[in-house]
Amino acid sequence: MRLFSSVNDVQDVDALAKEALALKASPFAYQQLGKNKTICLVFLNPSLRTRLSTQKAAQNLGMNVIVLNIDKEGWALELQDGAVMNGTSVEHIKDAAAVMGEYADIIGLRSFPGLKDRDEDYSEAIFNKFVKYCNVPVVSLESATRHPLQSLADLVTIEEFKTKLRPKVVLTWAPHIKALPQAVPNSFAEWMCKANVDFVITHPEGYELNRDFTQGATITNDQDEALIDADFVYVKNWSAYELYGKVLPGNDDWMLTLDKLKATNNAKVMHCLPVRRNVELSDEVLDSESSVVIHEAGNRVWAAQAVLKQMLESL
Ligand SMILES: NCCC[C@H](NC(=O)CCC(=O)O)C(=O)O
Ligand SMILES: NC(=O)OP(=O)(O)O
Repeated sequence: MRLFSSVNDVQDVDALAKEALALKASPFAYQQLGKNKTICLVFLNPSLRTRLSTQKAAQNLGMNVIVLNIDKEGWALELQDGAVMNGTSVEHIKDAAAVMGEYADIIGLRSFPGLKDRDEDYSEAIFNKFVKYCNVPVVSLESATRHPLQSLADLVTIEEFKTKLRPKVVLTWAPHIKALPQAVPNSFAEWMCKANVDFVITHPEGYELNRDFTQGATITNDQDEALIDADFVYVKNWSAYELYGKVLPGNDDWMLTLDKLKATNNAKVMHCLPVRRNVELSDEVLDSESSVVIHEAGNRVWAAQAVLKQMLESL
């Protein structure tokens, strides 16, 4: 694998999830594979889980790891081709990416959307420029429109907790105080549409996701109905796609509570984290037996390790 930016870069999704679980059982089985290889993790935005789990995954495979918070510690990047750089930007992304490729065998990149210009965000301009110029395999650490390492960890978590061959998985919108990207729900939807699950998305009117990511999902504005007999409830806020990047008024009653969970089939509750407690999800749910969010975050290591292993094997 030379690129991991979406589910479409994966040949066999089930096999990759199984690989992650095998690595969870034997974390150090491939310590020689990454020996003398370097991964450079480049962040344009904050991170806790992605940074630490990918670093740990790489170290489990014997790799050296360099982390660069380029937004804070690098030169101000110019993103426009042909720019006359007589303003505040100091280094063009094409030069920065090419140089980092000289130091790394694999690069990981986090680049959030601006949430101002939909076409620009959905063209993945920053991520794709990086891929084009760095000349080494690239793994997405969450781009403008997708978060595939998160989605793989989510799939692995569902595999571990499911009690039937084809569980019902519900993605529910949750309230938030600010505009968040669609990357996590887009990506989760795209992966679930390829998995052996009964997949339902529920959100208030106006929060429809880009249809490219939701082919095959059942979509409803009725949260109560969606939750009936759910085996997994995946909670996430996102800003509007149509009225791009907007937070629409109302909908505070979409926060998941223990009372709403009563309609489910004793569902496990998932969230990618970080979570705004008592805004997106109540304390009573997060601190209950139903919540698997910490276990899910733990699985980020095995998801990253499975992807890095396949990348190392293709070097
Ligand atoms: N990487 C996991 C999620 C990252 C991001 N959340 C955030 O930016 C939360 C910010 C806040 O709560 O202020 C998102 O939803 O895409
Ligand atoms: N879930 C997730 O990606 O967390 P971080 O943003 O902390 O990496």
